[in-house]
Order: sequence, then structure tokens, then C-alpha cells
Amino acid sequence: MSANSSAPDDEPVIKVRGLVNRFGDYTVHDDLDLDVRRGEVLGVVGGSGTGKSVLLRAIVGLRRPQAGTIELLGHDMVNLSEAERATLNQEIGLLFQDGALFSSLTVRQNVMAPIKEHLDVPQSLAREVAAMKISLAGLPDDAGDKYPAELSGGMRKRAALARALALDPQVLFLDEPTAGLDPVGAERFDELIVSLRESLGLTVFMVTHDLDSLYHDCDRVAVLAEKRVIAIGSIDEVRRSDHPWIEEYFGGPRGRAALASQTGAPASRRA
Ligand SMILES: Nc1ncnc2c1ncn2[C@@H]1O[C@H](COP(=O)(O)OP(=O)(O)OP(=O)(O)O)[C@@H](O)[C@H]1O
Repeated sequence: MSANSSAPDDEPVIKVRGLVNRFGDYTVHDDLDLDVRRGEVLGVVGGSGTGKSVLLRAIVGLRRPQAGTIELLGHDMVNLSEAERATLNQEIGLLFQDGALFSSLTVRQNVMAPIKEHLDVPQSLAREVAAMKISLAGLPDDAGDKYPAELSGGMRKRAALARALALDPQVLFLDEPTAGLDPVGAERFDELIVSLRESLGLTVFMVTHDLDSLYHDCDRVAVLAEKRVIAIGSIDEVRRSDHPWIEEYFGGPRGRAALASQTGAPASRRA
């Protein structure tokens, strides 16, 4: 597991308190609290528009909240200095829904971009590290020479993941990583996340709508509703809630199918 210089091991790697996010008169989050533990995969779920992506963006410092405190790996994200931002960019990996690769660069150049930006290493070493990350993300060697437009959706996600892993982050942020993938591609991506977490000791913050990913990947799940985190815990713990959204989400046909596939009942995943 990666060592972290700025927070002791029992401190949460992400600590959010009293978070308020507003757009004009519209309040997305009001007094939201959240802790993410070191080494866990936390799934963040909630209805459309409950503010999952806004929460992710606030935690990584891409959006300044109206009130509250956010600590990420010991950094005060609401008052982050430029110097701290540069350090932090090396400690976290981001994978957004669309992958956000540079279309004019090859996969290798995309993965090398953060290495060249943050590390003072010779070109040959940057190439070597990029090749390692491309392979770690489960892409064949020749994928490095391809442009994003030449890849399938699943391969593009892997390329974006390789770039997110380029600087050996401690925390990986994923925004709907399996969205747009076919069932087999989604299942493979889930397996990749789990194996990376195990081999690299990553902490993973994953926004998802995908119940199969939740069951397969996550140690805990946080449910967003009513402008805050209304439940957090293992899926079994959260499912016991009688909140109507949780009952519908986990107890509806898709929720039951995902559960059945986890418990070995004869419903297939993502049927
Ligand atoms: N830049 C912005 N300007 C104005 N409103 C915004 C902005 N970004 C987000 N919002 C609003 O904040 C709310 C939460 O958005 P967010 O994208 O976080 O939801 P979400 O839970 O991720 O939704 P989904 O599951 O549909 O992706 C929405 O009502 C959205 O319209």
C-alpha cells in the first residue's frame, strides 16, 4: 500500500464536513459529511442530479464549495495553494466519464503527458513508464501507437485509466467508469479496478449507476439524496435502510438481478 506522508493511517483519506454547493439559488449539497477510508473502494450512488459529480469535482478541487471543509490526503482542498495543487496532482488519478484523452496524441503520448509535466525524467524513461501503465490497464503493446479515435470505447477507458495511473496515485477518482460499455466490457473493467486496487493499494472513489459494479467492486457505498449522504456502509447495511430511493434502487428488478448474480443465483450479470 502506498505510504502517505500527510495523514496517519487511521485518518480518512477524504474527509468532508458541512459541505454546501450551490448554483445560483439551487442548492445541490447542504451540510454534507463524508469519510473515505484508506484502501477502500467507495461507490457513490444516488438519483440523477443528486450531485455525485459535483461532489467529486469539489473533493478534487475543481470546484470551490460555498461552505464546508474538504481534506484530501491531508490537503485543505478549499484553500489549496498552487504548490499544493502540483503535489496533489501527483497523488490522485482522475477518470472522467468521457475519458477526456487528447485526440491529437497517441495513447502513449497521452499517458506520457502527466509524466513529462510533473517528473523531471528523460524521454526514454517516460516512454518506459507509459508502456508499463498501458500494460497495467490491460491494453496490448501496440495500443500505445494508436490515436483515441482508433480505439473501441472499452479500450479508450483503459487508455484513460493508464493515464490516470501514470504518476502512481494514492487515490483514484472514477466518474461512471462503466457507462457506455457493453456488459462484457463493463465486467472486465470492474475486474481491472478490483485487481488494481489489490495490487496497488489504491483508495477508489467511484461514482456509478451500475449495480453490478457496486456489488463487484465496492467495500462500501454512500447514497446521496436530499442534498447529503443519507446512508453509508456495506451494501448489506445500506440495503436495510427504509429510505424510498434505497428501497427502489436495491429492491427493484435491476437491484434484485445484481444481487442474485452475486449470490450465485441463476440470473446473469447485466442481464
Ligand atoms: N456548472 C453547473 N452550473 C449549473 N448547475 C450545475 C452545474 N453543474 C451541475 N449543476 C447542477 O447540479 C446538480 C447536480 O449535478 P451532478 O452532475 O453532480 O449530478 P449527478 O448526481 O452526477 O447526476 P447524474 O447521475 O445524472 O450524472 C444538477 O441539478 C445539475 O444541473
